[in-house]
Amino acid sequence: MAKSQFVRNKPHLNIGTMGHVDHGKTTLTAAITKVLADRDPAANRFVAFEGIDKAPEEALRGITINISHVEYETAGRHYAHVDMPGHADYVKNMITGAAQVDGAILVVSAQDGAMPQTREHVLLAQRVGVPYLVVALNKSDAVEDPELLDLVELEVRELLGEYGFPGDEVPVVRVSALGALEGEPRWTRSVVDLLDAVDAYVPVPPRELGEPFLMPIENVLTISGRGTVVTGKIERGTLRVGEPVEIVGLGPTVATVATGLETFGRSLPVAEAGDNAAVLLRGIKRDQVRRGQVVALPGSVTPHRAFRARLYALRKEEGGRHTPFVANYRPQFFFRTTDVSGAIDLGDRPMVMPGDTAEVTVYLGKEVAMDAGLGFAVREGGHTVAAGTVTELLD
Ligand SMILES: Nc1nc2c(ncn2[C@@H]2O[C@H](COP(=O)(O)OP(=O)(O)OP(=O)(O)O)[C@@H](O)[C@H]2O)c(=O)[nH]1
Ligand SMILES: [Mg+2]
Repeated sequence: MAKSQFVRNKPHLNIGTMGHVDHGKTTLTAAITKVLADRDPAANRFVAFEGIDKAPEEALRGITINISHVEYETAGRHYAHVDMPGHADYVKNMITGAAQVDGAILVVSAQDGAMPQTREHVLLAQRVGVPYLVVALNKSDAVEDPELLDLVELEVRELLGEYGFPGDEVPVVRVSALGALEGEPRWTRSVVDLLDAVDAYVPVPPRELGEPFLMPIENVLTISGRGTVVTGKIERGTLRVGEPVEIVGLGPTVATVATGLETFGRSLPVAEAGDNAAVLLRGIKRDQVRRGQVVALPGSVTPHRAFRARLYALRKEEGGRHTPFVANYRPQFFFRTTDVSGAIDLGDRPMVMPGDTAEVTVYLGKEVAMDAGLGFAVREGGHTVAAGTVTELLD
């Protein structure tokens, strides 16, 4: 069956919804697709609430991307949108920068105001470097008193300011996702206003198109009759159908050729940095590739086990450790879409205190594709305790 081709006629951005449980992230995601599909059915498809949070097996339509994404287009842009905090993998990817969004919609229920997870997500957004937030003050239909809405808005702006976002400047739009989903004109307009705010406030980020191609693998799928497909977000460079690639990390490097490219179930002649892509690999068996490896231009990146790094140990208030770590500390290291265990050699230093920056040597249990400059997170018992940057490759 011939696939339709993806038409790249607008800039592509990656965004998502974040916020406290039950504040309406999924309902808003569905409402956005509905409002846009009603306005421009040629470019948009309504994705109902039930269609957003499905298990991968249920949602695969040919070779397509990670199911937690929906896509839509405004007049000037194409968006991939992910309903974020529900997906543990996604949060991990965010921590290591692999799934970096260009902006996020912070959903806050006007009924409840900012709640603990609202704060947690603003902190996470700040820590992983989400550059722009737009606030959807949701469930505005359920609040009669406009002064109450003003109060919640003020509270959210203050919270944003506490975590280094420009609280006075961030657009806060009063919406009702449920009202828009039910087609009430007033609330349909509110969602249009929200999208206008995202279009205007979140700039198109610069993409590293001139760099050698690299895509961290998020998922591996088998498409019967076609072969093995890997999916992920392209970190840098471009890839054309027919070009050679290497699969690097977690084992011996494997050479192959990209024989097919897709985004959102449509074929792509050339995929580029920022795209969510699916790459069909020639002659590769499913067990030869896995999440955590990267697909890259041959020779452009190599796997390493030992490296020098600059580490920042998070303070207790930032969610880090309460106590220093000492020689032979063995946490988990998160790179792009993978995590591996390893040991930190402190050299002459007796310890690293929370809040300290230290130059250390790291020995990983497995080889990971890396270059100097790559960022990583250090985690222990489900908490991020340090953020690091590779400064020198040692083997
Ligand atoms: N009155 C009103 N209710 C809403 C609105 N948006 C969502 N809800 C209701 O709030 C509840 C939670 O909505 P969800 O969209 O599932 O919230 P969520 O943030 O995705 O929740 P989690 O994924 O569990 O964190 C549902 O019962 C929705 O119908 C709204 O604009 N107005
Ligand atoms: Mg949800």
